[in-house]
Amino acid sequence: MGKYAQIVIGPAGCGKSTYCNHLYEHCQAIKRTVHVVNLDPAAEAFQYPVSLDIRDLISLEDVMQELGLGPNGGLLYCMEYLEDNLHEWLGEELESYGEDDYLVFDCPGQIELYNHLSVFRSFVDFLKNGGWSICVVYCLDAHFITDVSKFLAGALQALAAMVKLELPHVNVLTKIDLMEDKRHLDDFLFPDPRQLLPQLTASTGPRFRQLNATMGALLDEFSLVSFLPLDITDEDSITDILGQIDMATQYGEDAEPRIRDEMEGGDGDGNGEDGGSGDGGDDI
Ligand SMILES: Nc1nc2c(ncn2[C@@H]2O[C@H](COP(=O)(O)OP(=O)(O)OP(=O)(O)O)[C@@H](O)[C@H]2O)c(=O)[nH]1
Ligand SMILES: [Mg+2]
Repeated sequence: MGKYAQIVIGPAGCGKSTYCNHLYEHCQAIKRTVHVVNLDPAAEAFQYPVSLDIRDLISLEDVMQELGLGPNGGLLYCMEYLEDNLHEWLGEELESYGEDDYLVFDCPGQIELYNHLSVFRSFVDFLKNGGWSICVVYCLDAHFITDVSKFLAGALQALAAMVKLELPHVNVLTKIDLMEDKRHLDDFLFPDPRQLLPQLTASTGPRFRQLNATMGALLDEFSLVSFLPLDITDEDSITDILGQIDMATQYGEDAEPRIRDEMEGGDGDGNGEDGGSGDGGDDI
């Protein structure tokens, strides 16, 4: 069927690991196998079983101790170390995953990793070259929509990651269960900058009117930034998010022909190693 991966990114504390755990539990409930990979060298506790862990390559604690770096410098060092070891370490680890495997990468929260540095671009290029179909899941905390200027900053960060990584992209607004007033939620899920701009100018003052209008036009022009809500108390919300991601990665698109092929006397062992060249189209 193919190799699929989600890369879960977003600002610190926005709920990336919680999303990964919620997705893992949802997939268990619907009997779909996913493996969650920890790519955060600073992570300490996990709610999900960790299938592969960057801390087996390098840990933030060791880097801080041995190189005398602070937490941010240490994290950047770890991620650049990962970039240097993509083939040797990650490539080797990924050899145990193959056709039909689905990986979810739980990433660190420093947004400069996605927007300024080359490590994530190298990482996604490495996966793409290895035949993985990838979707970026950009998480933003619902707290960002309490203030239009904060929201615009968050949306621009999401846009920057979209432009930098050039991958199918799903933006998720997390922690919806914590929102007391959801009346204006739709304004932010499908943001119309023309509607949000007057509120923005009211909060920043007239001096910034032109800047606000230009940023709004930028979002409008790309018309790519919309969000799916994640309410961890409502199972439908993770179902919808996974459905969108499946569409973005074309997950399972060739499943039906393959099943038909097996029924018509294919190798039928469920692994289909020799049929899995990925350049397919001639399965039936
Ligand atoms: N109620 C609620 N709490 C959440 C949700 N998502 C995250 N949290 C809480 O927010 C805090 C941060 O969540 P994490 O999932 O660790 O966030 P993260 O993005 O992985 O954080 P970093 O990896 O440190 O960048 C934790 O205390 C979570 O329990 C959510 O959807 N609802
Ligand atoms: Mg985390």
